[in-house]
Parts: sequence; structure tokens; C-alpha cells
Amino acid sequence: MAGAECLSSKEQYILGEFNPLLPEVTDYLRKSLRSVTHNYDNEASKNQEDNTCIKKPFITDFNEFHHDIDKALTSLSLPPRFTTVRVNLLKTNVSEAVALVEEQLRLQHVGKSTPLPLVYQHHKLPDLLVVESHGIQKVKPATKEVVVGRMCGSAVLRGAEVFAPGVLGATPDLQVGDAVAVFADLNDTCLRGCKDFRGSKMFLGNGTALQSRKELFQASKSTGVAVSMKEQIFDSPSLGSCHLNLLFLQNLPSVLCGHILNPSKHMKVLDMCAAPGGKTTHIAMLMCNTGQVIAVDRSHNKIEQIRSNAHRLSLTNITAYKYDSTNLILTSDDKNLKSDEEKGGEVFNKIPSNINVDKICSELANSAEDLKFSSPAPPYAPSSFKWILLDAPCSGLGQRPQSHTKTNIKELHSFPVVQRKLLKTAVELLEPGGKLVYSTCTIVTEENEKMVKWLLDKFPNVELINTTPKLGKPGLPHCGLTKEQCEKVQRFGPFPYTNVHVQHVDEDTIGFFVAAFKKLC
Ligand SMILES: C[S@@+](CC[C@H](N)C(=O)[O-])C[C@H]1O[C@@H](n2cnc3c(N)ncnc32)[C@H](O)[C@@H]1O
Repeated sequence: MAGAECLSSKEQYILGEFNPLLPEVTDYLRKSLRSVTHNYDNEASKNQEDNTCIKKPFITDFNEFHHDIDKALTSLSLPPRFTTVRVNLLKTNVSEAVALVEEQLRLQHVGKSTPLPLVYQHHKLPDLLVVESHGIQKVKPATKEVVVGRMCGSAVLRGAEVFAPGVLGATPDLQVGDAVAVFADLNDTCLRGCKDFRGSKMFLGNGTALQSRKELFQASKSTGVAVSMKEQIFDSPSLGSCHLNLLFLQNLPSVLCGHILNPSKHMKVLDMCAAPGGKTTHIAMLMCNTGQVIAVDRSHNKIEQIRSNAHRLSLTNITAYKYDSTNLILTSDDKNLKSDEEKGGEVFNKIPSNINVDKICSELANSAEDLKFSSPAPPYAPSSFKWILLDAPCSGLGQRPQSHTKTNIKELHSFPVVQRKLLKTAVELLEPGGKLVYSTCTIVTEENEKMVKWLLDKFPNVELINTTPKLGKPGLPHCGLTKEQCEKVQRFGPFPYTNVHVQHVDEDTIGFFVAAFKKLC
């Protein structure tokens, strides 16, 4: 495997220098993505032989990518160097938000030798701040160590502290105040309470222990911050708990989705796979807290997350339902049922308990338009919505950073099946003239370009429309879409570089794909 380490051949891994995917998944992607570029080359050379005009590659980045897909996949083990934060413009403005973030960064930066990260408004998304950090740093591991799980490790790489439940192992004599090196267990082999972990691990940085070994492992349930990070090998800012009602940490392409959907105020929007509510709350904010965003997710616990995020951002135009979105269409049996519970939907009160209900009612009364929404529970009649977002469950292979991802080929093949069911439902629920936005956070063509092709073939009454603003690259060629169609969708990653010299925020994001459709009749 050129340019990428295979997990298992080594004990200690270096950030950004290994491919986190299973070998079988790497092979699958190598074929899928390489055949795309090879086909392109074949076509180009055929044109040359025919003496017709030579087609210029319309995806220039993939020229370079073509030569080293394996290297590009190693970028998945690195976090993006640019952290993006959405501003709740209903509660603050961009310059105030920049000042708040800068203040937070100054507090975190005490004692560090690197310059403060830059903070600025995104060049095309008015509600997005970019925090530009310095990427990989040289840090020498402290002698004592703690080992954390992969999820906790990814969070630390994106600027989080180490929380006690994420800690798996620690040096025997660990005391409060000790300097500790933090490692991530890459193969899930570290047992809780381990004293000297020898499995595959990656150094994340040094911190100060806020809990002793005894506190971490003797208590039945350890909570709170276990290690406060001081020097990270990747200097992502820690903004996760900062000004929770004003700022929302969100990846750039996710924020793009809300802008592409661009719903009108006082209208009704369906978010079919909504939890934890990042895009739902953005859409609700873009609608200035008017109208109604119906947020559906099939997981009960995750519905609570939508509710809590809506609450934290003071958004009252979101109604969340636990429901399987593949069954969202009203059938004749459903019509005979009366209550929401009978219909199978679990309703979550859209007004959080500590919000002044009288005030909200009087605000709503001022907006007669809003009153027409009486929180209808699913299922819904066909053609019920003018705006639908389907941020589909996907293989997630664009997420960054990833460490030793467990997704296997069987799982990879399962996602297009559910995506097709959800897309079919979405098209039925869309009213003629309505807009559907489809997105995934994966780089797999079967879930992206090829899914768009499937939809267009299956539903002749649906048209692919342009997505704006343009921040991503066009879709990949030779997946069934024409050049014009490729230019309408947006693809982010995998990027053909693995280091921190990327200059532009739009070229160092998670892997993502977004397409938009209009229903004609
Ligand atoms: C990519 S995540 C959505 C992220 C979300 N849109 C956000 O921006 O915060 C996909 C979600 O789809 C949900 N899901 C998967 N299958 C579903 C189904 N059949 N019906 C409804 N939700 C489903 C999962 O529980 C998961 O929360």
C-alpha cells in the first residue's frame, strides 16, 4: 500500500501518516475512484487518436489525485486545519462573534509559543466563522501516559479536553497535577484500567492530569475532565463549550447545505434525517425562527439531541419526531388513525420547559402565517413539502479525523439501499416545484454521483438543479452524470494532499457531497 501505513504492522502511528480505512475498504475505494480517473484518461487518449479535440480534465485536482489515491486517503486521519463555527445571527452579529472567539482563543493560548489562530468570516457564507490554526506541531511526549478510546482521541484532535469516560488506561502512579502524554488506542484493544498499553496507538499531545488513576478507575462511573490538554500535536482550537447560545461548531459543507436549501420564512420544511440537529437548527435560523422545521429521526436518544440543540439556540420553530423516514408517506390505513401516538410518531414538545410560553404565543400571534402550522405528526400525504433536506445515513468515510475505521464492505453496500428508499420517499413528499437537497459525508461514488444518476433515471419528473454558493469541486466524471450535471453538484474530498500547507478553507474540509433537485410535476 504505497504512501500509507497498514494498521497492524506497527505499534505507534504518526498523525496524518496512515490510512485509517480497513484494507478491503481501501481496495474498494481505490478501484472505484481510480476507475473514474482511468476512464477519463482513456477517453482523453481516445480523443487524441481520433484527432478530435482533446478533452481537458474538468477536475484538475484529480489529476494529481489519480497518481496517489492511497496518499489522499491518509488525509482522512488528519483533522481539517480550519475549524468552522456557525454564528447564531438571531442573537448576535459577526463582529461580536469574532471578538468572542478571539477572546476564547486568547485564554487558551496563555503560555503557548505559536501565534494566535486567525479568525475571520467565510468568504461566501455570511454566518460562518473560520478559525485557521497551524496544524501539526512538534511535541515530545511526557513520561507518564493515559490511553483514550478512538472517539475520545478524535475529539481531542479537534480541540476537546480528555473526559474521564474516554480514558481506558493510565500509568500506575498517575496523580492529579502530573504532566501526561495522551495516546489514542487505534485498534480498540486497550482494556479499561490497563497500566502499560503496548497495542497500536497514536500520540495526541500532553496535558495535566485533573484526576488520579485511583479516581479514574475506582469510581463506578468516572465523570468530568480527566486531562486538561496543554500541547496538542494538532493545534485545533477548543470552542465546543464556548458561548453555546451564540456559536455552533459545524463543518463547512454542512453549513453549505442550509444555504443551498435556502427556505423562505414562514414556510414548512422537512428534515428527514435530522439528529443531532446541526442542519435543522441552521435551517430554523435561516427562517428567522418563523414557520416550522419538522425534524425527523428514527433514534429516540438522538431526538433529544435535536431538542437540546434547538433549546440552546433559543429556536422555537423546530418540531422533532421519532419516526422511520422510509415510512413517512401517509397510507389509507394511517388516515383512519387519529392521534399522533396512534400514527406511531413519538412527539417531542417543540417548546422547551424553561421558555416563556405566553411570550412565544404572543410572538406567534403577531405572525398569522406561523399559526397555520399545528405540528402535524408523521406520516404525511404525498406532495406535502416545498423544501426537503435528506442528509442521508451514509458510510461516513469523509469524516476527519478517523482512526482505524471499522466500516467493512458489507456495511458499505448497505447504505445505497436505504438511501434509495429515503430518496424515493423524499420525491413523493415533495410538492411540484419544490426543492430537495440530498447530502452525505462520504467520498464513496455509489452514495453520491451514482445515487444522483439513479434518482434521475428513476424519476423523470425530477430535475437536477444547480447548487450555490459554489465551494466544493464538481462531481466525479464517469459515474453516469454528464459534465453539466457534474458541475451542478458539489464534492468535497478526498483531497490529494495530506499535509498542513493547504491555504484555503474550502479545500481542507471533511469529505462531503451535496446535490439539489426540483420536482417538475
Ligand atoms: C448524517 S446523520 C444526520 C445529521 C444531521 N442532519 C445533522 O446535521 O446534525 C443521519 C441520521 O439519520 C438517522 N437515520 C438513519 N436511518 C433513518 C431512517 N430510516 N429514518 C429516520 N432517520 C434515520 C440517523 O439516526 C442519523 O441521526
